[in-house]
Amino acid sequence: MSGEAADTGPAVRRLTDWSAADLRDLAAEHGTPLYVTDLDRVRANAARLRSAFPDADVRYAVKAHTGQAVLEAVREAGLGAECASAGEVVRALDAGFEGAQYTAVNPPAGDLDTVVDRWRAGADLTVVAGARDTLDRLRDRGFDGRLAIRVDPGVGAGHHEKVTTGGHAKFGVPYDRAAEVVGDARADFDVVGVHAHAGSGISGDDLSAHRELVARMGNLAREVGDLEFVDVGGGFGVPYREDEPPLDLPAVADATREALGAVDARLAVEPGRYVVADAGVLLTRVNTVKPVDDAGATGPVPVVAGVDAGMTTLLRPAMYDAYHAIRNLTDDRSERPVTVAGPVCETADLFCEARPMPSPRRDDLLAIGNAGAYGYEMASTYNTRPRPAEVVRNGDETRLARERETIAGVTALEVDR
Ligand SMILES: Cc1ncc(COP(=O)(O)O)c(C=O)c1O
Ligand SMILES: N[C@@H](CCCC[NH3+])C(=O)O
Repeated sequence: MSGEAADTGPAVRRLTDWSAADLRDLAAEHGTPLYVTDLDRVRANAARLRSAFPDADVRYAVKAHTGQAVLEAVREAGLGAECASAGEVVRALDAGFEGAQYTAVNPPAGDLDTVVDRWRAGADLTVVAGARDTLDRLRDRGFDGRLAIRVDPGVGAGHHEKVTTGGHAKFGVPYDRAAEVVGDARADFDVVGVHAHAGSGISGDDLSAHRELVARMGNLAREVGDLEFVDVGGGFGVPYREDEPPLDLPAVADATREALGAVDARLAVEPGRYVVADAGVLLTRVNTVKPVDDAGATGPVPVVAGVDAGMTTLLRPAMYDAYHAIRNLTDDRSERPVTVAGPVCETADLFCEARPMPSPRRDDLLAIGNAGAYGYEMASTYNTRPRPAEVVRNGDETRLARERETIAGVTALEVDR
């Protein structure tokens, strides 16, 4: 990181802050659906985290957006890398991180093999294990390096039950047994930390679960002693609704430090969404407009606007009923209730239902906000629908970062063809 004070930018970037003319140009040049990622905003978000947590290790949760340009920007901004798979570890090392944290959840054998190989080759890797079983498998591979124990803190949080991890037996060793597991692991590994994660999308309105988790981890760290770090996870939320206030990050940081108490170890946090969510938009074009048969309606007739992006492009609305702001970039027209629907043959393939917005017409361009986190990453090829392209903006420059997938690309792995 450079010695100059980094630009931390405003606490929130709304969909209306993006230039409609720029986005229209990008869609005309690259087609739709198209992800647009702004590296300046990634840097500003990273800088805001650094300034709120000046004494902590801030490790970017790579899963939120794994693009090489994003990883390089995050590294240059002074954040570390937290990885959920061997593939993410490889991406992080390729992007120039000297080391990374691998948070192993029921790790497939191939993941452990790759991570241990990279460690043997000199990468500065820390493995976070959430089961005694994982420790056995690491021993079998001759790993005796840096290790942290993931703990189920017994409290969870998040924007949806499907992203609440704390309190779920899938993740970590039970809190009551954590000290014993740390003690046993010390015989064979360099135990450097303890780790817990409550869930994703923690709101500033209720930090009680976050505080409770941090307090428990502080107690654990004091009990086991001799640690380098106490990692209290990520999960910092961003405002998805237009009128939702941004998270008061300094207040979250204060609450975190206060709940942790005095520990002889560094605090670590691992945010993903906060770094990239509002740095990305998804552009999609309207291809079909049809009225909803609503004979009883007194106001403007609601319509369905069919678009070329779908749940295969941005899964969050279908999977979590997640709200994303949507803006018609083409024109100002009077409003009516609009259901924005994708091309996939699933009823869940909707971006919103009966939301008031300017009356759409065929070929209108829509922008979907906060698409930078868990957007491209969760895209699929269901319905043999190729994944979208992505461009990144860096200052005034824009370049293609991910090519649009083709049908031939989707079928290429099929051996019978
Ligand atoms: C272990 C772990 N760390 C960090 C994160 C990042 O979460 P978020 O993107 O909400 O900050 C996740 C995802 O929920 C996670 O599972
Ligand atoms: N994919 C989730 C968050 C990450 C969960 C990972 N533990 C979302 O889009 O909200």
